[in-house]
Amino acid sequence: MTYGSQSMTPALKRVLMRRPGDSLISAKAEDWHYGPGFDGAKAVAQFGVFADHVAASGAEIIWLEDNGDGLADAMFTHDPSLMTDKGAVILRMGKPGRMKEPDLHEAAYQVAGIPILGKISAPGSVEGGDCIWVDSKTLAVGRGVRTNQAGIEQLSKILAPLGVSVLGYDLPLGNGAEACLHLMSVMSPLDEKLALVFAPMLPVGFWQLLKDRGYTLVEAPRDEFDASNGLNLNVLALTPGNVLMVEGFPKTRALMEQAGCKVTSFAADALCIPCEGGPTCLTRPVWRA
Ligand SMILES: NC(=O)NCCC[C@H](N)C(=O)O
Repeated sequence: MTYGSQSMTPALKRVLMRRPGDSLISAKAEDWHYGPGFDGAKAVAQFGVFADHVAASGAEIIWLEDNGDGLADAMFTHDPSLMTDKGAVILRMGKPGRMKEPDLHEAAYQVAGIPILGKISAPGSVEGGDCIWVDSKTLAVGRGVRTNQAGIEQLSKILAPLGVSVLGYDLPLGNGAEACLHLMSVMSPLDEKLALVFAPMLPVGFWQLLKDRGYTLVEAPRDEFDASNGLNLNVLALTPGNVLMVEGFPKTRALMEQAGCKVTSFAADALCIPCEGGPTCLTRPVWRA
């Protein structure tokens, strides 16, 4: 099976996703830090529409099924593993309720015949949402509640033979240790060297790196960032400049359109906003080309 992805906007050809089911429907919001508006059954229906958009783009979906293992957050497949051109890295979660998820990814890659390049082990933790390919040889990693320095050092060693530099940047605490704040919470790549950002929460060094590397930054407005629990910013590139976002944030949408993007939106008031994860988080790209 073809795999490989060291950049975040070439066409999404193959992607690992988990269809939510009983585990999400029976999840207690307080156990998972899900906010107001969480409705498991509605979230499952909204996921179906989201998955139809991904499939319609031509991407092949490798499915993980929710067989009632209780892992409600496992639908956010972006986080438990990372893909490179030489194979997958199995990560280690910073959120205690998500610790079992990397095993699901490892098993799926074994079935698919995709090599495992390495694994993050205790005391290290790295979540995929904290990892951004700035270019194919530069991985920016947010250091925060979910990803720690030990994890960044392990990842750096695993990726060094590929000629990849791993650069760590401190994240703000945001809404506290229980809330989800990844590096991808403040930046989404849209096209080659074009990204949507929430500038006030960008690590300064990361912002400087993006500028130095010639990125154009589309700045999302604060009111929609606040109203969406940050999910206006979580935008998935299906092909370069052809992006999928959560509906209801017209200013953010218009800014991306002005920057030349084709934008599609889907309803996610029960799925993404209360569960703190958007279209990028619901997908683990396995092959982009
Ligand atoms: N990459 C992401 O930003 N993933 C979102 C994960 C949301 C999930 N409820 C979590 O707290 O881990």
